[in-house]
Amino acid sequence: MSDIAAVKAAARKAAFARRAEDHRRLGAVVAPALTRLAEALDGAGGPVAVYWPIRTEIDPRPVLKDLSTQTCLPVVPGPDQPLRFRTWSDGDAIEPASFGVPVPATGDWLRPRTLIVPLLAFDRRGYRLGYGGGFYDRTIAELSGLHPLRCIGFAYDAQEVEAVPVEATDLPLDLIVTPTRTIRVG
Ligand SMILES: Nc1nc2c(c(=O)[nH]1)N(C=O)[C@@H](CNc1ccc(C(=O)N[C@@H](CCC(=O)O)C(=O)O)cc1)CN2
Ligand SMILES: Nc1ncnc2c1ncn2[C@@H]1O[C@H](COP(=O)(O)OP(=O)(O)OP(=O)(O)O)[C@@H](O)[C@H]1O
Repeated sequence: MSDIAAVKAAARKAAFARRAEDHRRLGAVVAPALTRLAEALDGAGGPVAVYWPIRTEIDPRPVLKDLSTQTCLPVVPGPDQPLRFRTWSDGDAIEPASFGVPVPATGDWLRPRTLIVPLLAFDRRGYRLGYGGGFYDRTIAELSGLHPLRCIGFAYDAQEVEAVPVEATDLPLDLIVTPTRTIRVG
């Protein structure tokens, strides 16, 4: 394992534990966080992608009811590939997929202009640490080459770290929303 991979692996382990504490304390659906997320999405370009929370991720799905744009969920097409996105609204059928993440069973494929991004750890520069697939980095690289893209990290406060370990392919988020703060990057 390269040095940076080992540093990221250790940072993931610590971040899992901190995220789990806030998840236990606050639950997955956190009303003040959803209010901030709705504010951050006011006027945002659609389609908007959320995520189906797994493990102890904070739940962004209730924000969709306030949106008038098309909304979608990510699908992993395969290793080392960018994510694809399939239209989804509350109540639409989902099915189990790779990594235990449910995905829409049917629906059009969309190219989102706004991504709500799950994460394990973030820093004030907008860098994030995920589960290590590199899926969001590849997706941000691809979509931002096609049209303007806004990326909003959604997280508990305990997920903030001083500096996320970064490598050349890591791309910063534009905004991070937590239950108590909206952090604008840059
Ligand atoms: N809720 C949610 N949906 C998401 C993501 C996410 O981070 N959160 N993704 C973000 O990319 C994509 C799914 N990618 C994922 C990649 C790895 C693992 C995972 O659990 N990995 C294992 C190691 C698996 C292995 O190597 O066998 C782990 O972390 O223990 C989960 C989701 C798309 N959908
Ligand atoms: N755009 C890219 N092109 C090629 N390789 C990439 C790209 N983005 C990331 N990678 C590679 O993917 C691997 C995992 O990346 P990283 O550790 O940043 O994942 P992550 O952000 O934690 O996971 P995820 O985005 O899936 O939540 C790294 O080895 C990285 O070099």
